[in-house]
Amino acid sequence: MTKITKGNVIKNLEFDPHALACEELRHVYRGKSSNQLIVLFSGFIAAAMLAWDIGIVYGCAWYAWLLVAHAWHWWLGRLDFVSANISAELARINRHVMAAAFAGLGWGALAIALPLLSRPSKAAILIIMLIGVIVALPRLVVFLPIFFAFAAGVYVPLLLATPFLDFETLHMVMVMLVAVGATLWASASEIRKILIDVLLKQVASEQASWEDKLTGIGNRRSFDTNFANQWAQASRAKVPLSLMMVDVDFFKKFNDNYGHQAGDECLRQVAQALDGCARRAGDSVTRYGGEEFAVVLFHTSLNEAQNISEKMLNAVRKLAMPHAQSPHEVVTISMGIATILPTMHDDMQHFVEQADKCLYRAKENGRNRAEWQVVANVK
Ligand SMILES: Nc1nc2c(ncn2[C@@H]2O[C@H](COP(=O)(O)OP(=O)(O)OP(=O)(O)O)[C@@H](O)[C@H]2O)c(=O)[nH]1
Repeated sequence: MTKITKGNVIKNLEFDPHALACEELRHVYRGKSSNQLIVLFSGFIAAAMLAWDIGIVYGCAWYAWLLVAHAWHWWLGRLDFVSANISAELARINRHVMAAAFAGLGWGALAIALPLLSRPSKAAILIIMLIGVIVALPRLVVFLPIFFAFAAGVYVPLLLATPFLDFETLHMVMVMLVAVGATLWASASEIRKILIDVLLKQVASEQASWEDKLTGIGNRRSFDTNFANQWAQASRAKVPLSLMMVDVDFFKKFNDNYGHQAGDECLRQVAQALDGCARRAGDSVTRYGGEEFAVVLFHTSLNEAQNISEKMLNAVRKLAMPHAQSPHEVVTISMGIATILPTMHDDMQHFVEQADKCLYRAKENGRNRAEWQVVANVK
């Protein structure tokens, strides 16, 4: 049953959000040399203002600090996320957090110089601080400890400097803080969208690997996993398990006569018809291969399985797909049913072979029918 198969897909999904975040970070850090140029250029302007208003030594010292802190920060940013295993690299992450704090402090230190600067320099430096933070936010917000370290580096000196600022500068700082807040909000929601997008893509590709593309029901991989699970559960609960092997009759002739496209459409319709007859929780209809399907029925006796097989035979006949090369004149199926009260010592493969043998008997006995067998326990 499609529903159950999807349930298994979600259950079997091995998704590691941490690895995903790392992958995102690598993506964000990759090819962002424009950010580095912005920091270099805006840092240079700010250094020139400091040099002009306070002295060349201060300007150069500040610029050197900014460059060293950012170089360290970028270097670690590239190294840390080469491996997706963040938890194994805690020490390196701590270094990265420190580097982010130093890079942030580079900008925050400008706030300490604000009371000593002329009005145009103040305005320019606040704008530059704003640009620096805006450029850094989208990258840093992905990984919160790094973001907080950077933000603390910028804002703690700014807050400490506020008692020494005049009214006009305070206003400018307020405007800058509002702009930074808005940017933070916008970039956080943008990154959330990116993360959700990556997550959905991963879920879709994982699901695709369990689904048969042509018919939309579970594929052979899904059958193998689901059958082993149902077998284990039935043996633990000591309840019967039935397996049906289903094959479309004279399908080669159908293909030859009506073409491969019509053959595909026929398989789709048969799959949906079978799926519609096995809707109990624990039922699963999968494509076993080619024009063969497998139906696993949990906690289902032979009697119940026979009833379901009758419904399936009818449902496929009712599709009324013309088949000129069949004695039944429409597309029909043959079914082999095996039922067992399984134990963990039984041979699952032997059980599948018994269902297959029943299917061949159904073919030999005229097709468009089901044959069955209760399988004794085989150690
Ligand atoms: N259109 C289509 N044909 C497929 C697909 N998978 C397998 N087939 C065809 O299914 C046919 C199976 O033929 P056979 O195994 O000889 O069985 P049959 O003709 O159904 O004969 P019986 O089983 O004895 O009734 C082959 O011609 C395959 O090419 C598919 O995905 N699409």
